[in-house]
Amino acid sequence: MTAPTPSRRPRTRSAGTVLVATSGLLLAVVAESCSVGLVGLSGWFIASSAVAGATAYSTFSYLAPSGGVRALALGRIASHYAARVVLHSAALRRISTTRLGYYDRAATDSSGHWSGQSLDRVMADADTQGMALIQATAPVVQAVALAVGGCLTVALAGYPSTATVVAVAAALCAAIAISTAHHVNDPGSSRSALRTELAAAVDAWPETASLGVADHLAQRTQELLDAYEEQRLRAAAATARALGACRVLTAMALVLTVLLADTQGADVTTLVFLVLLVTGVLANAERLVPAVRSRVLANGAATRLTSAGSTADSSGTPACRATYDSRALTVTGYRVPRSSIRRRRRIDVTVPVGSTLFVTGASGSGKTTFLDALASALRDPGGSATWATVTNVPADNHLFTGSVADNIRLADARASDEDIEELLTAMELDRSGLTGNTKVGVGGRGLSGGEQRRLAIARALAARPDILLIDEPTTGLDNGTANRVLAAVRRRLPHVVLVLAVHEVPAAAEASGRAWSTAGLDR
Ligand SMILES: Nc1ncnc2c1ncn2[C@@H]1O[C@H](COP(=O)(O)OP(=O)(O)OP(=O)(O)O)[C@@H](O)[C@H]1O
Repeated sequence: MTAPTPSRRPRTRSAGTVLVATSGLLLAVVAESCSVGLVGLSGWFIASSAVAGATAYSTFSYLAPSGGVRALALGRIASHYAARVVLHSAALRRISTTRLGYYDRAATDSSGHWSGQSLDRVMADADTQGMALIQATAPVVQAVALAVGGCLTVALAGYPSTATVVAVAAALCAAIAISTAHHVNDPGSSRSALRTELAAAVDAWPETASLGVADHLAQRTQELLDAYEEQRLRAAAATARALGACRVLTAMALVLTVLLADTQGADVTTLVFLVLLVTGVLANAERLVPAVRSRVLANGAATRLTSAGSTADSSGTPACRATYDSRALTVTGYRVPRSSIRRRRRIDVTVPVGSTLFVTGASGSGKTTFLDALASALRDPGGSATWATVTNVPADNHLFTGSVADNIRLADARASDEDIEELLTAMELDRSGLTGNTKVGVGGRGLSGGEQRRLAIARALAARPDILLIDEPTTGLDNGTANRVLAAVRRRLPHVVLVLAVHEVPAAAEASGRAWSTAGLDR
């Protein structure tokens, strides 16, 4: 086995996605420009109409401005709708490309760095990163385009000092928004940490109650909830403060706009136009506050995505070389460092097909680590065992909600009801009344420890592997049942290479007459 190398981050952008995203952003700018233009022009139009109506002989033509208002209104609706469709399509394309890239990577990664939890996290991060186009990039592009466009319009209309006021106010809004970045905390990760703590507290309840520390645990859980709530409120208060400051700036900019325009002798219709235009431009600048939050969250998600499944997540499984042909499994160069309970040694062992290797040793001697290293080496895409089916049954029983049959069919989707009954009989689960229809709760709840263990082994048998590794196969079983279960495994898979991590070789193995060997990890 070679040490796992960090695989490249899957491609998340293609030329097509970038093109769609850019068109969406352009449409968003057009939509927002139409909105602000509509507000400004219709304000000016209404004011002009009012002034014209109050004048006895007016030459004011309603045609051009009313046409302009209608054109802007229609343009706003159309570009708004188109921007939504195109931006969502670009975001979804990006999310699905990222998700599929990581699914592919997890499916082909033999390093064992992926778990259901890490995949969940990657999927949520892909969503956060993809939606940043709509929640972070679009508001920033709109705010900048509107600030530039608005200031130019005001300056060209003959009010350069008002344009300067708007530019300064927009820049200050941006600075306020950026200053909130350090208050942003990732609600996803703190929520999931809290959820894990709560689930652990619920699971540990009977034990803590019997220890008499249930009140203490309840208090600790309440403190965690309070801290989470406080953190959430602090972030919400920072956002509210920033928005409040932006609104104060907008109000001040409007007052200055009126004063400056008045000093330059602007008539009432121009004043209305300027005020509404400035309001529209600065309302867009305010949207930078939530946009900065989304950007910070997206950056955090992108950083996590970069290291997802790489050696940074590595459990540091030591390396070995494993080869397998139709005659034997050979393990070479597995090194075990010295510790108080084991001596320093190197494992080189050959296990013929149909034979069993017992990896023995006291708790902490390194049995699980050896099985993980072996499974990883066997699955190494560059190795010689890629054609073989390798099943590793860890000591934790990873059972899923549903029925006993559902769990077995994960290994063999075509297993018939009869096949399932046979497996249950071989594992002596029928004796405890289990059938294919027996319900299995979350993580195997509803079944005893020994039943869970045997169901996990039954599922491994259903996969009909060439090499079967089982960590602590007999946990939770009495000696008689343990011996019969191990004998049944061998009967059902006579040619499998079995590697079993156990504290001691079971007496029945010696009496079985079958070929077996040991790799002892004790001192
Ligand atoms: N080859 C190795 N190189 C470095 N560290 C190792 C190696 N083998 C085991 N260890 C370390 O020794 C410790 C115990 O290992 P492991 O969990 O594999 O023991 P175990 O025999 O399966 O224990 P238990 O029976 O209690 O489950 C772990 O911290 C592991 O990282």
